[in-house]
Amino acid sequence: MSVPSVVVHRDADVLANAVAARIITRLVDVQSAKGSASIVLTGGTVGIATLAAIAATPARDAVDWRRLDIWWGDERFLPSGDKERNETGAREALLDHVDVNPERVHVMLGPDSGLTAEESAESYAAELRRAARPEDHGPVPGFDVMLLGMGPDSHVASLFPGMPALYDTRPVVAVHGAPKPPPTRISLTLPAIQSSREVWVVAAGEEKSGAVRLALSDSGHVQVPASGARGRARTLFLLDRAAASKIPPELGRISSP
Ligand SMILES: O=C1O[C@H](COP(=O)(O)O)[C@@H](O)[C@H](O)[C@H]1O
Repeated sequence: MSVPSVVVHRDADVLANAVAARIITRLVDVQSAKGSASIVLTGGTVGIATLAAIAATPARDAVDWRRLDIWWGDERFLPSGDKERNETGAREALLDHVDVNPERVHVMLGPDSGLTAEESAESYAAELRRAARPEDHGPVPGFDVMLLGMGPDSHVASLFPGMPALYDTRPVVAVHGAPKPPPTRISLTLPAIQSSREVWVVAAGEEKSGAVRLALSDSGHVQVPASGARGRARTLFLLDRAAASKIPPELGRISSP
């Protein structure tokens, strides 16, 4: 697993625009090298603001959206179209505005599918398994980039501190009793997150600063789930100044004045 690098931007707005630019560059680079690319989306404030920033820039047209597989790191177990679903946020902010291939948009199913949360998690795991290639050496594709928001409690995806999902070795699990509503969710687990080539944790705001400091330390993954958010080739913590305010100065690289 890779050692995290930290990049600090002036504020949440600059952060969202900078992450948007990074995503476009990464997808264009991967598509020119391999033909198609994959991305894992997140919900949350900076995650959705980043998608809106991609939609707002003409540079988005450099990406071949039809040759992109779109996955989610977690989903709130709510019916399709519910405003609180991460999928709904992503569609409104970006996916409805670009020419994606609907067959390559891999949503986590909600209760309106007739599945239980457990069955939905199993169905997503099966979809991941079908997409994995021999070179991935496991049941999950080596995603080109995984975007993860982080909560003030250091949760990533729907992996909340101390919850059983953090001990699970399956790639996708149902989460019950999440401390942040809604209580029922579907989430990739840490082994699935760690099979990603690149993991980018995005966070803004002073209330995230303690969690950021712990996520960059040797804290245990069960107490601090974000400390397990690491990519195989690269891990980035993309932060605004407020979220970076508690990390040792030598770790932070300011990239916007
Ligand atoms: O509930 C969730 O929260 C996190 C972080 O959200 P934020 O609003 O504090 O940025 C998000 O990453 C996750 O995907 C989502 O389901």
